[in-house]
Formats: sequence, structure tokens, C-alpha cells
Amino acid sequence: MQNNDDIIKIRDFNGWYGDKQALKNINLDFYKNKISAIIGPSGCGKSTLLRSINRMNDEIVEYKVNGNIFYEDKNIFEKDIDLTLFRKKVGMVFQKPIPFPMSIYDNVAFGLKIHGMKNKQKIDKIVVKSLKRAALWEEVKDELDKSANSLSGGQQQRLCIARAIAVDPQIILLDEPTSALDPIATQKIERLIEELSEKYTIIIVTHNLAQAVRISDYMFFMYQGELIESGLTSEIVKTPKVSLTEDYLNGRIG
Ligand SMILES: Nc1ncnc2c1ncn2[C@@H]1O[C@H](COP(=O)(O)OP(=O)(O)OP(=O)(O)O)[C@@H](O)[C@H]1O
Repeated sequence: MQNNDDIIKIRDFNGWYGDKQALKNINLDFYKNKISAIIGPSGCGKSTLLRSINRMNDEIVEYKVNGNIFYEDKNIFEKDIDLTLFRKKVGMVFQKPIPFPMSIYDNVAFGLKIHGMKNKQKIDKIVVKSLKRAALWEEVKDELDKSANSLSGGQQQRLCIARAIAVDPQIILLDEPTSALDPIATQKIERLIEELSEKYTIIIVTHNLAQAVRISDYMFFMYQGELIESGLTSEIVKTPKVSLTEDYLNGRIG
């Protein structure tokens, strides 16, 4: 793993919901322009870990952490961090595609306007580019003014990805992005994720082991709040070092 550039470093990291510890002494690196999959059985802490990376869990009052997460060597818990700017760089896509109740165009332009962009031509250009990158352009180019709610679930998820891309992130966090989608839409999103990794760092939480094996470069297997094993997906799948990982891969737990 040493030959890669790390973009996120997590060190001695713990997270609690009230008294319940959800993350236990997590230490790991996520690498630039790679697809990293966080896997493990339900309740093992995958989403909590993902939502800690862009401080999304700050919104949960009883959630407390200690330890450190570094984004490009800057501690994300430092007081002077500009959270809006930080989340622009570390975007997130959720399990259920939830477009804003507005047009397709406005959904993608939304973040740009929030961040103060006013030049209509520039916004138009980025909207088109983002929809193309999210592999949605061909399907929506003649109906940009239509409500985003008129799109199918798979199209809505690609729209949410376009919305995340529009503000020029470095990292895209995806929390079970295909679990509400049918197999064809899932396949499209998987192909898209692979394409996106050329430009972005992708961290995906999935309970779908086959999906993690198909698309990820690195795997992070969690169990009961702990990181049990991590490494190249191809190596972990072939020769897991820890028996718990082997049990999970063989469907004996989870
Ligand atoms: N808002 C919350 N308040 C209290 N406990 C929570 C909260 N969110 C998660 N937990 C608990 O923290 C633990 C880890 O949950 P988390 O959602 O991170 O797991 P997960 O691996 O993503 O699970 P799943 O695959 O089912 O989504 C679980 O025991 C869960 O019940």
C-alpha cells in the first residue's frame, strides 16, 4: 500500500452514540483516485465511519469522537476548519436518491449558486459537464427544466452524483448508493463509480460484498466497531489474513 498517495488518514479514532461505542480505535489510510470499500455486517459501524469523514455526524447531538482524521494532512476537527468549504471537497451521496424538489438543471446548479457562482454561462457549462460525467446527459439533455422527481430511481441517483461532482470535490463518499436500485440501475452506477475514480477518490459503504469485490481497489472489513482487516481487495479476497474476514467472505457471519 506504500506506493499510493494517501488523502485521508484516520488515527486512533473512536466514536460514541451516548454511551454506546460505535467505532473502536480505527487506524487507516484512504488513497487518492482509488475506490475503497468499507464492508461488514449490519451495525458494524460502516456508515458511522463514512459520516465521520466529512463530519456529517456532527449533526447528531449525542455523537462524540476522539482521535484524529486528517484530510491532506489537515486535522478536520481543528476549530478553524471551514466546514462548508471542506464538505465541498468531500462530497456525499446517500442510499436513497433524494433530489431537491426543483428542476434537473437547478439540482446540479444548486451547490454552485450556494458557493456564490453567478455567471450563468459558467454555471451552464458546469451543469452540462457534471451531467456528462455522471453518465446522465444523454437521457436528460432535452428536459433540463423538468422536475427531478420525474426521473427514475437510478437516474435520480446519477443526478445526485452529478450534484456532488458539480462543486468540484476531491473525494466522493457513497453510502450504500445502489441498495434502493434495481440490478440494471446498479450496474450503471457501478460502471460510473469506476469511471469517476480516474478523477476522484471514492469511498463507498456497501453491504453487498459482490459489489465491493467488483469495483473496489481496497477493502476495509469492519466488525463490531473495529477495523479487522484492510488491504488490496484482490489480496483480501484471495487470502484473508484474519479468520473473521474469511468467515465474512464465506458468508458465515453477517
Ligand atoms: N443516530 C444513532 N444513534 C444511536 N446509535 C446509532 C445511531 N446511528 C447508528 N447507531 C448505532 O451505531 C452502530 C453502528 O451503526 P452504523 O449505522 O454505523 O452501522 P452500519 O455498519 O452502517 O450498519 P448498516 O449496514 O445496517 O447500515 C449500531 O449499533 C447502530 O445501532
